Amino acid sequence: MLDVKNLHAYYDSSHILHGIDLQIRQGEIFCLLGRNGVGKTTFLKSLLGLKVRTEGTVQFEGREIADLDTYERARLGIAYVPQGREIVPGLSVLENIRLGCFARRDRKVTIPDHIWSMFPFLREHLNRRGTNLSGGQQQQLAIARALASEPSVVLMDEPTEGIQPNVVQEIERTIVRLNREFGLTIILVEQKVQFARTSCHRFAFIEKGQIAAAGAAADLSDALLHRYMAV
Ligand SMILES: Nc1ncnc2c1ncn2[C@@H]1O[C@H](COP(=O)(O)OP(=O)(O)OP(=O)(O)O)[C@@H](O)[C@H]1O
Repeated sequence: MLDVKNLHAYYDSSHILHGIDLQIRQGEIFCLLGRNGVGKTTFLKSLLGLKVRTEGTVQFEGREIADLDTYERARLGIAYVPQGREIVPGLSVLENIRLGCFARRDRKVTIPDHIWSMFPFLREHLNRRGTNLSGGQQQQLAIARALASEPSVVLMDEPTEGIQPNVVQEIERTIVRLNREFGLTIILVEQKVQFARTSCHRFAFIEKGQIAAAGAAADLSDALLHRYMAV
């Protein structure tokens, strides 16, 4: 589905990613792991064409997208749940979800029904300001906004970071459900090792802007975690 070859990424003169090669398969949860500051978010932003200069090739469903604008990539079916959620202040729950609709390929502003069945709480609070929700509810909103574009792949950056422990499992179950029930491909930047182990199909560790190790979920050993995450 996504085929990344020799990807380099830069913020001005800072060279952050150094030749990443990675293939993401349709229908999988692919987990990106690594210590703080190694370039995981930058990798996601490179796939989105967001605020980072890149070299190399990024093919999505057979089409080269590295030169496309972010909105064009969104319309092809790539959605983003950013770190920190980035709920738009001043907009209601409904308006925040509708923002996702603008990235739809068919341009319809209809919110898909499965969003309401996944997130009944949001349906009951459509007119509340998004930023007045709790952290966990905002995370549901950020996921709902991404789903509103009817994407084929969703990039999620530490979706349970900063969320109350009792809500973390609910968000984790939602992510797994989106993949197992709805067949959504998910690229997940994750620091919670246990969730990475139980949810992902394949993984890669990034270290100093390069892929240091990669494999199937069963290969996610304590030795690798110790080496590349110091747990
Ligand atoms: N907008 C920016 N301008 C300049 N440097 C940046 C910018 N964003 C990130 N960086 C730098 O790029 C490097 C990689 O950052 P990135 O956020 O991709 O890492 P990460 O692995 O996602 O870390 P974290 O787990 O802390 O989110 C870091 O050294 C960071 O300071």
